Amino acid sequence: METPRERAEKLREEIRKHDYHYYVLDQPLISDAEYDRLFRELVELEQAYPDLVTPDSPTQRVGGEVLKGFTPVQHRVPLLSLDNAFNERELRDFNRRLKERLGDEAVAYVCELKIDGVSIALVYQDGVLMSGATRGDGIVGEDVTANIRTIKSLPLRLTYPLPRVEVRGEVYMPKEAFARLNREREDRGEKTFANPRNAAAGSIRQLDPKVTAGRTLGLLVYDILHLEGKEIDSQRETLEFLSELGFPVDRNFRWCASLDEVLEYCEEWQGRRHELPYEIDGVVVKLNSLPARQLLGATAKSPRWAIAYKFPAEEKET
Ligand SMILES: NC(=O)c1cnc(N)c2cc(Br)sc12
Repeated sequence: METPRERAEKLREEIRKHDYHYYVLDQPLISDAEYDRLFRELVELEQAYPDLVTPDSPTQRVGGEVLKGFTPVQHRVPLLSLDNAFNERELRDFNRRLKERLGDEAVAYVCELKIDGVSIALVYQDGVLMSGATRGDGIVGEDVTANIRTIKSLPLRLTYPLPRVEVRGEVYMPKEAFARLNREREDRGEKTFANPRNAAAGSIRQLDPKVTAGRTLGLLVYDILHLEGKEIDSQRETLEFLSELGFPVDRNFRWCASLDEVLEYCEEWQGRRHELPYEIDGVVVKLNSLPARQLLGATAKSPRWAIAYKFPAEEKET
């Protein structure tokens, strides 16, 4: 016979698995009714035995109190921004500069969609979420942990208890949720958001986590800022590992053997951006090899081993 603690742990594991399948893979394994029954059983068990509650329990996503302000957080690793390229010539210049510095070392890239959202840095200790902070000025951001916990695709516990890992991702508002939110605000005579990025920024900078919980936000993780307990050599490996850890990762990335393949990817997704449920404003082109990145380093503002190709602004529907 299971003890209440064993039952609670089993329910948490089960609910965590279903959250991953529903919110990250978009492939639910059970009906909403069956999920609600599991969730309700855990809530009732934790109410009956309050000392069973753990911070990573799925019942603990929406905090209680309303904050008075946001605590500043100093990032261990500065969150750099990216230089921009607006056309093929600027991408070719980037490629040439990089090859000149790396000599004849083979240069492969990984291209990833540039999500039009809000950058976030997440810290996990022994596999459990410790904090989430906005980019701020790149050195100091704002602690928005209580708000990002409400994002259902954000894991509160990773699949392995890594001693410490810090990752970077983008919080975004899906296009449909953005349109719905603005319709609701218009109906209430409230100011509407200009674009999904502003709506996402406004939603994670709420002082009341219940308001954030009421907004539909997504998360896509794309970089490891700090890692203990595992060696990784490339961006492709980074993205696969992030996915194994339970993070939502944009599967549209592509390893490119040459700049020509990078240009093909940029052209393809400039034409396909409307197919996506979230807004993108370009492509991030990254040197795949992590050791080679070390050789290149970064300027005060941005890495020498990556560049953002920005799509031309779309004509606004009149
Ligand atoms: N995949 C990526 O690296 C990525 C995606 N979306 C973004 N808005 C950004 C911003 C930086 Br800086 S990197 C990056």
